[in-house]
Amino acid sequence: MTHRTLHIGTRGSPLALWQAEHVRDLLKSGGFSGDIDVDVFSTAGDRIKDKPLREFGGKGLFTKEIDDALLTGAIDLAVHSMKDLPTELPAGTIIAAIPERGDVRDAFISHKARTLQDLPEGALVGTASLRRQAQVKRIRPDLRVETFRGNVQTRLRKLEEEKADATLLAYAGLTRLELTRHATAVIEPEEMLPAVGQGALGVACRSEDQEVIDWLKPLHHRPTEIAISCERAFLARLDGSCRTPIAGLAELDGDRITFRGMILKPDGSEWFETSREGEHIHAAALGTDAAAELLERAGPDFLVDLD
Ligand SMILES: NCc1[nH]cc(CCC(=O)O)c1CC(=O)O
Repeated sequence: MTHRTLHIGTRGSPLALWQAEHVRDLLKSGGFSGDIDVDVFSTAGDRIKDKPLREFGGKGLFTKEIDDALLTGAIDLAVHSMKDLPTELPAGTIIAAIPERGDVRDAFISHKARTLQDLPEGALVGTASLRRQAQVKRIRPDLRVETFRGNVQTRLRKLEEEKADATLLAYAGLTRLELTRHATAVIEPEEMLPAVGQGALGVACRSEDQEVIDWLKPLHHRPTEIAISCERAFLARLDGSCRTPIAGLAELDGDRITFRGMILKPDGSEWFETSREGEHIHAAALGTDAAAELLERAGPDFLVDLD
């Protein structure tokens, strides 16, 4: 029916490529019969290798080049990890599909201990995520944390090279890369709350590209969208920069949604958490309301003081 060739833009990491190819395969099984190309982009975030990314402060450090290509028409679709996506999307683009979410949990990976609790006193945990650093310190204040960057494979290699005693990675990423054998333990959300959007993908396209929007419809998973809308409303209300440890998870059970959200000091010495339960139609309002409560309880300086 269509002879249009679709171009999917993605970053070049093995995980990003897997995700783009996954969306390509979903489009094909959804009935798209034209050609689909996967085009790889290097983003500013990919080029900065030696410094903690938060020093650059910019939201969308991993998405700008791809957003621009989408807007100029060089590509038609962009596949993002939902958790890396800023709450405000570039004008002229929309997330037209959110496929079914994968595992939301973090994995604990270590050659020295079987769980976070089992790590010897003072052990070093390497992770680039402020959220994971803060929660590690919350659970085990004696542990040391250090920034650990690079893609999933790089981090596993750094662990082999004993650059740290343990690391944490999203179980969804390990699953996609067929690396779950490296997971020493899976951490339940009750113990370590995942990042907003963890395990979910967002497929972006131009807002006016109705043809692509229609092709994306079969990929969309409404229950995932509802959970994500709650979590991202929470994030948006907190207006958190990437300097702020924020965690949040919404889960759907029929028409009911339950949400848990948390903000922490980077050193894990202080945190505020709350939960909400309600009808799925109120998903976004529950997230916003939970954030407002945390901001109120934490006080105006809690988030700004983190810089
Ligand atoms: N920030 C990097 C990133 N973005 C998405 C994933 C994995 C997949 C996901 O969490 O959705 C990862 C790697 C990780 O956190 O271990």
